[in-house]
Amino acid sequence: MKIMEKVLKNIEKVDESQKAQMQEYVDGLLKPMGSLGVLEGIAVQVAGIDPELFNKPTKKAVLVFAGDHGICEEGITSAPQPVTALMTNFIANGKSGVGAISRQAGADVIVTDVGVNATLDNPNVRNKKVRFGTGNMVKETAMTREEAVQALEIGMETALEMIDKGYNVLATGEMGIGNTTPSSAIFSVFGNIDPQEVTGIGANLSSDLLDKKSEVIRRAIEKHQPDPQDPIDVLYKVGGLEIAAMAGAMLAGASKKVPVLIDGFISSAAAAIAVKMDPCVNDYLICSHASAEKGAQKGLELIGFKPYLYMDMRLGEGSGAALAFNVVDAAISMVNNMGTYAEAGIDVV
Ligand SMILES: Cc1cc2ncn([C@H]3O[C@H](COP(=O)(O)O)[C@@H](O)[C@H]3O)c2cc1C
Ligand SMILES: O=C(O)c1cccnc1
Repeated sequence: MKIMEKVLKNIEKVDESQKAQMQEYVDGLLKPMGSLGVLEGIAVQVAGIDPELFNKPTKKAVLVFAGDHGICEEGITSAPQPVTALMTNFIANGKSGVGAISRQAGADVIVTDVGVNATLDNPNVRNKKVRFGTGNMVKETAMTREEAVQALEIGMETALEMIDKGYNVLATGEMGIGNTTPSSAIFSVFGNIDPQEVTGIGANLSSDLLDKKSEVIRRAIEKHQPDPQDPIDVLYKVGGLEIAAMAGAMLAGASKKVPVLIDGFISSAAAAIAVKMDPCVNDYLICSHASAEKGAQKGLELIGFKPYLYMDMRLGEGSGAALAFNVVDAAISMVNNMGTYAEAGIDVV
């Protein structure tokens, strides 16, 4: 609990005066005002987070958290549960989607087991297992409140350690067969909307099982009555261990004034938890892409985000966030490498 208290205490609002200064500078760059669109907005956001980011190279990492889900026994996934362990090893060994995209973006991938239902004997996987998978949320809470706090703190510790090591732009990613189900549950609770509105096929669930998937979520919510005013209540009753850890990493990033890129649907559910725990976190999060998962757009709207990249991606793992590292680097390069109207001796167009 100590880490969480400290992290929450250190989260401050971003610096609006730095943002205003950067907006003015960007408007004076040699281009029609506003013509670099979203890049300009990202530069302004980054300036509000930490203007120092323009003065040194970015050091980027995707923090991938892995965990299993008891809800899989209801038959609402296409892949069997052991794929979590298998894929966690593949991600840690650099052989996954997020690995390929991170390599291109010059980012490292740090893999942490917070709840895989197997013992992973892999030196590339950090072992921080809270328990061997969550409970089946239609029968019991996914975890205890204490376990949710523990997983949140593991995410915080991981992010803090990486920031200490010099990483200054982070992203969250995950691996956990079944984790689109708790993600939909989280959005359904926060949005007070029927699960069906935010439930999709995940990793290619056959569409004739979609109704079953939303029904399972409906039953879990009815049974546990998560309190939307208490994000940890939502997290422990219908969430996931890797979702908790990602939320923790986002909170810790904000506490250290480090931007954190949100990936797809599952990362967004973690962002919802983080933002509900402290709304100031919102300004430290950069929403990377619009996942093709049903409910992704709606989920982001619920927490006030608009995605930048439309790539029809729906892999998770942190893959979309890794791709968006390039966008953040481009925004910084725009500020550092473009000439200005003042230099050219002409008026702003
Ligand atoms: C081979 C494979 C690799 C993956 N990498 C990410 N996911 C993605 O799919 C899972 C969520 O979908 P659902 O809730 O339908 O199980 C998560 O592990 C997510 O990261 C994968 C899924 C599979 C099958
Ligand atoms: O958007 C995602 O992160 C996603 C969507 C479906 C399955 N796995 C991940």
